[in-house]
Amino acid sequence: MTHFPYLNGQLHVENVPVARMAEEVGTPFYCYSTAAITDHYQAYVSALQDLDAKVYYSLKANSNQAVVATLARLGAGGDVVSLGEMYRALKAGIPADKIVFAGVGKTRDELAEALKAGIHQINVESESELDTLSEVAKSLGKQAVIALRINPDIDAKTHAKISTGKSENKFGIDIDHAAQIYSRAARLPGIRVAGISCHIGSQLTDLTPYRAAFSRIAELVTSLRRAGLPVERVDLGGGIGIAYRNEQTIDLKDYAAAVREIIAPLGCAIELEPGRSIVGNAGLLITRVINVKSGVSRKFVILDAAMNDLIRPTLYDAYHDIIPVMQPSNDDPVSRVDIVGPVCETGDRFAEQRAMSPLQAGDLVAICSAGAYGAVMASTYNTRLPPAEVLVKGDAFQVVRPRPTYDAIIGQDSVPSWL
Ligand SMILES: Cc1ncc(COP(=O)(O)O)c(C=O)c1O
Ligand SMILES: N[C@@H](CCCC[NH3+])C(=O)O
Repeated sequence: MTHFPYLNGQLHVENVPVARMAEEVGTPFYCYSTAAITDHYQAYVSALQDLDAKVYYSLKANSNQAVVATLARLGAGGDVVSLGEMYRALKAGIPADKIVFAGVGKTRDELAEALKAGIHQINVESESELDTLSEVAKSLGKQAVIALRINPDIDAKTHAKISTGKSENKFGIDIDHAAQIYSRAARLPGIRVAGISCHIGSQLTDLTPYRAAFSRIAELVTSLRRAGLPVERVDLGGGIGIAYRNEQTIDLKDYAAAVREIIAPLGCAIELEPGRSIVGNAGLLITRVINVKSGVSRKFVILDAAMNDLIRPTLYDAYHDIIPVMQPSNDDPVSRVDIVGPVCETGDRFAEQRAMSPLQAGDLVAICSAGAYGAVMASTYNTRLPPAEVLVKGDAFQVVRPRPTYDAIIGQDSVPSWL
């Protein structure tokens, strides 16, 4: 938490007191540290320095323009999963030749726009998508540079909802059919098959599944080359997990060592698509206690943030640390409380029976590790306003996405004249 210190008894983001931002911005809001984003990105760059490896930041984790621009300025490429994300990447300053487009269901329009923009690579996930892309490319007089995304049938040992590399998952091409489809791709008009891509899941905390996937990729590349097919690139996806509660996760140095041992000898250009490990622990969700309610069997701390702001606890039973903005003292009593939001669902709960120092209405708390898959998954459920987003750099902070007004949200609806 070096970028989120308690100074003079108050939580800060870099040098800015959280309470000051809360006064100016109102709650709830996400707050990101530029220094943390930079450190996490540079950790990749330095761990992989000796390898010909390029980082394509996965925008799905956090696609706020200020966050993407921070990474663009550091030289990162972008991994996008939709046309919307491609526009975001381009607008934030990531050039087209540093954009990779992955995703299991790209439309013809999306493929066409990606080709017109001249992006670095399209990761193709099925034989039928390959045929569509070939047609679209031919009709535009373009050549699509692709990597074939393979599904290595490996259990990433992560939450089932974010595991992507087992044969029963919708992603990628079965590794057993990959050679045949790769060879077909090499003969298709409008297609230049440049390599293989693979992403086995998100929030991986154990290196073993990566090592297994890397070995399968290496075997495939070797057999493709034996068949006379060139393979220039290998995209290893993202997925490295972060510590949400001091748990052991993958050390980048160990990850890099596995890449060095298993992938580097292939002599391919290496591509990575990290998301969470760059922004996850660079962001907090700041929220205020609305009320503390004592039930018969439980005490509930009701926040002004809810599942519509941060859905991870509801969707994946995910753990997020929750800390008070005013530093508690060591002799404060600790009691177990449920920390919940105001939405009309029992699942709208950030923590169950969590040991906390005393909280009362008006207190500010920070939900930690909220920089990835937080704001991007927010909704207006219960006609709640999505949270604002703030970026901090040193002493400076700025709202980088304001909280919309109710009129802006309700005004998107219309009542038909024939009603
Ligand atoms: C194809 C692809 N690449 C990269 C990522 C980024 O993953 P993470 O945020 O776990 O690093 C994802 C999401 O899991 C993905 O689906
Ligand atoms: N939304 C998920 C991660 C999804 C990864 C998408 N490829 C999470 O919060 O953990």
